[in-house]
Amino acid sequence: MTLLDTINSREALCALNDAQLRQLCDEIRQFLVLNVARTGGHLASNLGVVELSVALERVFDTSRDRLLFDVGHQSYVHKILTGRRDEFRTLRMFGGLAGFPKPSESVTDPFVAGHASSSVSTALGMARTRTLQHEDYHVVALMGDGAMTGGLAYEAMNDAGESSEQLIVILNDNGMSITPNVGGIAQHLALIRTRPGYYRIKKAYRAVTAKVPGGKCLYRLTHRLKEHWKRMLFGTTFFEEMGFEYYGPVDGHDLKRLEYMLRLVKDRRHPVLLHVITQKGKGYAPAEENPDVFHGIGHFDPEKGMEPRCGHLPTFSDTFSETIDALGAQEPRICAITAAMLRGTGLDAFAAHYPERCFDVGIAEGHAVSMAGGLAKQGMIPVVAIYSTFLQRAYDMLLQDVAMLGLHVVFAVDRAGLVGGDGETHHGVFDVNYLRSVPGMQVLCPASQAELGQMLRRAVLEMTGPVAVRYPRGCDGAFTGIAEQPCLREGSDITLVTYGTLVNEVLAAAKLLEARGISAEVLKLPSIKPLDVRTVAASMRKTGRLLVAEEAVCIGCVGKELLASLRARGVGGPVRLCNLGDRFIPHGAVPELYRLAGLDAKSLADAAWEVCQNEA
Ligand SMILES: Cc1ncc(C[n+]2csc(CCOP(=O)(O)OP(=O)(O)O)c2C)c(N)n1
Ligand SMILES: CC(=O)[C@@H](O)[C@H](O)COP(=O)(O)O
Ligand SMILES: [Mg+2]
Repeated sequence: MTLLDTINSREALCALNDAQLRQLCDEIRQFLVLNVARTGGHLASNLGVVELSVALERVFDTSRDRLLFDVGHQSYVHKILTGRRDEFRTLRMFGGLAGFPKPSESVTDPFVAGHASSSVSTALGMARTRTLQHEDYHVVALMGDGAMTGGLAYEAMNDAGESSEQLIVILNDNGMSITPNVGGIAQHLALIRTRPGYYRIKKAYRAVTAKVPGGKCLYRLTHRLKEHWKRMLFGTTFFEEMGFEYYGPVDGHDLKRLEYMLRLVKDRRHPVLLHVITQKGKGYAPAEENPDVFHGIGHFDPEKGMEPRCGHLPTFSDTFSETIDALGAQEPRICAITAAMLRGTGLDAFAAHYPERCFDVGIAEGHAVSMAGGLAKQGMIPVVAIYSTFLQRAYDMLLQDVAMLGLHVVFAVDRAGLVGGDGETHHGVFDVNYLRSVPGMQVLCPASQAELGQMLRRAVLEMTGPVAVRYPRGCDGAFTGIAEQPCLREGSDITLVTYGTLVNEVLAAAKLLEARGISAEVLKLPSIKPLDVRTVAASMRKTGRLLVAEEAVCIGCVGKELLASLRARGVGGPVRLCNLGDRFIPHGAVPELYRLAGLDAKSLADAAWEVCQNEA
């Protein structure tokens, strides 16, 4: 039995002495490594916040106080300490523990999270509610230095700093986003880190005034003067200029000091920012050495600290990486842009070869897209590589700063479709709707990596105006070729229409239908805007029945547009639209989620079979 096994309440955690707390932190680190090695997940960030999370749970009552994790990928220790330790076996699995905060799991998770830079906004909303309702709980936002590169954080701090609300922002500064943090704020933080005298002068002053008779009074009277000296000597931090009281920097692995500081800021009656310095990956050598690799990782060997190499098939992102790298050599006007996802998108190769043409803008998707507009207007060819889910942040910029001028910007929309373990905050299931709603946008949907390479080259070198190429997380399915024509399989009883890698399920469904005596024609659309309605209409005139399968929410889906266009052309007959409906899809392995949504081969075959029971 470990010490960790005995911590079943906040009272038990609060009763531990210093030595026991050190032991507990070691055990939590071992627990994290062993469990994430089995399930995969976000390891390095969690290893970095072990002491910080323990201190937070001791100083605050997270069942009553509101603790908001920014992004939320670093909430594992909080989950372990708030009654969910045993569920880590099921981390990120279908029906299991979520990898991000989830109010439905625990009262100690006050909000969902997954996208960066929103915690201070949410925290301020809660703090204002507390004031309006005359309550007295604490509100704490825990935000990383990477999340601090997102514009939303500044909007919130601008408002919060002036609000005079009691609000605590903890800045967990490890110098890292997924890769090393970028930009002016990263430099500002680095500067503060090298000037710890800033906090020391305050502490020394407090100690001296505490010793003299009437010291408390002296402290209060001379506080302003001291602040003035401090500013003269050390300058001010950005946070103070925004209206926050700044505390720090404090060593985030010194549990005693952390607790002391947390208790100090807990008593403040206005917005405060506590600057905590941590090491990403702390305590596990492979993660300390390669925090970016262990940021989000699949299952790995905890002894060797490596992911199994065998079975690592090339992914769509790998193909994007190779293709854009090769295009960079061919066309000097190509610029690549990432919003803090250099490795995930595969732009690292391009960045290594053409550093002057590759821009990591931080977690700033809106800025990335508007900047691409500027680049395109002045004659460059920007390729903006952003995950589908994060591009949601830049919808207005797509409209105003790219499409309205018809600018040639290529959007490499990675992680389109269901992504698996990250779950509802990360599935790329809205872009079919939002991209197609942008006037002038062309949307290509490769179904294999070979098609991705070909389409990307065409989008960059031959097409004009805004073009999105959307492709999924992971590898090819059975379909690996390049379709010269939309019709992949001829049939006479029903037309099955799809696009992207869902074609693999649809082709398998056609086979199942064949075994049941139904002849299905399979059409794969290379583009979902513009739509090739004529080909679908011709096929449906032949078969008389239609099923459209897509990995997208139902509002704004391709099936609905096809249906309307077919009806307008006078093409009728029984139709079934198979999609994700009007809901959020949970976390789990993609095949399980396909089954949940009725998009696996068997469910599709069943649906098509039902349609075929109707008269054409
Ligand atoms: C809007 C948005 N863009 C991109 C991401 C992908 N992302 C997740 S964590 C992360 C880095 C966050 O860095 P930081 O906040 O410093 O936390 P750390 O991992 O260092 O603990 C990024 C870029 C995201 N979650 N949300
Ligand atoms: C927390 C977060 O938003 C990212 O770390 C994300 O989980 C990365 O996803 P991939 O593993 O698909 O790159
Ligand atoms: Mg960080």
